[in-house]
Amino acid sequence: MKYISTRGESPPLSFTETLLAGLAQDGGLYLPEAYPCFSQDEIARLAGKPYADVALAVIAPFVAGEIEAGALRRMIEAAYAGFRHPAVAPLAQIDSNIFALELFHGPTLAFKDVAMQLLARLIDHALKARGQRATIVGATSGDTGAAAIEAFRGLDQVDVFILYPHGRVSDVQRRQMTTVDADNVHAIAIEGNFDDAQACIKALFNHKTLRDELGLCGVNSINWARIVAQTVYYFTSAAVLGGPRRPISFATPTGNFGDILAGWIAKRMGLPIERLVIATNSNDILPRALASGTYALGGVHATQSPSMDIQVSSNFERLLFEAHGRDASALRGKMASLQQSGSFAIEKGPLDAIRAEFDAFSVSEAETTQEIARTWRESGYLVDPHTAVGLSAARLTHAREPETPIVALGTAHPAKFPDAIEIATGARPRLPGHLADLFDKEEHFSILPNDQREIERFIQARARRTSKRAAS
Ligand SMILES: Cc1ncc(COP(=O)(O)O)c(C=O)c1O
Ligand SMILES: N[C@@H](CCOP(=O)(O)O)C(=O)O
Repeated sequence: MKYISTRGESPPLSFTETLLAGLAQDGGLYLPEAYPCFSQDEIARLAGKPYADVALAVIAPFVAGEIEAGALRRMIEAAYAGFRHPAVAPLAQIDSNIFALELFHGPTLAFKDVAMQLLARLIDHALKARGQRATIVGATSGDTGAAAIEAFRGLDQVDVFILYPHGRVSDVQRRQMTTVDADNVHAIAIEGNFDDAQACIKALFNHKTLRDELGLCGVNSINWARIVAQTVYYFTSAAVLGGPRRPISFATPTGNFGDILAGWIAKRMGLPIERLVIATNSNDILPRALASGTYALGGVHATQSPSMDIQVSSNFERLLFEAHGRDASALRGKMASLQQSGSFAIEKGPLDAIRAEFDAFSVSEAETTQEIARTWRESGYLVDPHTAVGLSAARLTHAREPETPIVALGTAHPAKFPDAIEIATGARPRLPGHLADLFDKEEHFSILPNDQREIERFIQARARRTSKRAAS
């Protein structure tokens, strides 16, 4: 299995090369040359299996024998052994035919752990096999950074640099990144927003000398392995609800478009999915794009679901590439237009193809608060603001198609955003026991201006220092 870039100007790579590369050298995102496909009987047989078994079945075809089967199984089992729920990603019923998929039972209480716990093991395995070191870089609006730091802290082969927007993540999210005492972890608060941080990471990859010297490896959902690992829970949850014998819809709280893209990949692999519902907060570039056919950047609004305060929705590029029949030159044109003028048009054919599978709703701040309050009042269930955005959108689709079960992805634990929950319900969720001392620990982080050169110099100096220490 080879992986190709959406911009068509980078050579195809193997799974391991794609894993270690993150972003393609031409600035594009990798996708497999073809999608493995499961029959309905194969999908039906996934029902009742442990999460790790389903993960192995779904992920192995993408690895295509590059990692020995026993080693891959052991990494997958180890990745999910530490989750606080035996099902890893259990379903909770919220209303008739409306469910929440709890993806927050990993160490940092957000869905990012599901992929990151495996990604760190895969990267560590690949680096050891090659005798290499890598510099892990990531941009975060709060959750990816915490998950990456937790998954990579203390590993000998890597340094981890995480850029987050200064003052724009919750206190719990920030402390999860800044209180980890490990020499290889570097939390950097930049004076900008998430889109600035993500643009900086992409620019680092375009800096060829730096990329090669430091062995840069990206762990945002630009990394294909993140998407594959996130595909698994669409299968496990559909299987619990009677899929593939009946179609299921999913409502996914969306920012960088990685999680909902994983649902689309599951559908391409044969999982019967009725609707894929893009649920955004007031940062509504995707609902606007689907409604108008123009993808146009606006200003970033700070909301109570800060992890989705994103305008540049990176993985939308992967869907556009598919909707354009894999026409890389069309994609290059659109991305150049986005760079130059902040927008591009989506022609009727691709737009109709996207609309045929996706709905998109923007949920306001008031609606988010109402959803948290309603779910608590009617179901006695606390949801975090991101999950509330998903549930609110799920109710809209459910009203149109009440016969089809709909699953809202529960992307974060309510205790990560206690202020928003308390305002909506009066209840203040407590952190699980393993994080009970989070607010007693000392914080370590650096504040840098939103300046590419300065951030590059900082990363280079720190990475050189630790790799010298590792060599001595
Ligand atoms: C809690 C939470 N929900 C939803 C999202 C949006 O997911 P995606 O960026 O994959 O669209 C994020 C960030 O990515 C998140 O941290
Ligand atoms: N919401 C994310 C933003 C980055 O998303 P990713 O899935 O591309 O890593 C975060 O919390 O950091």
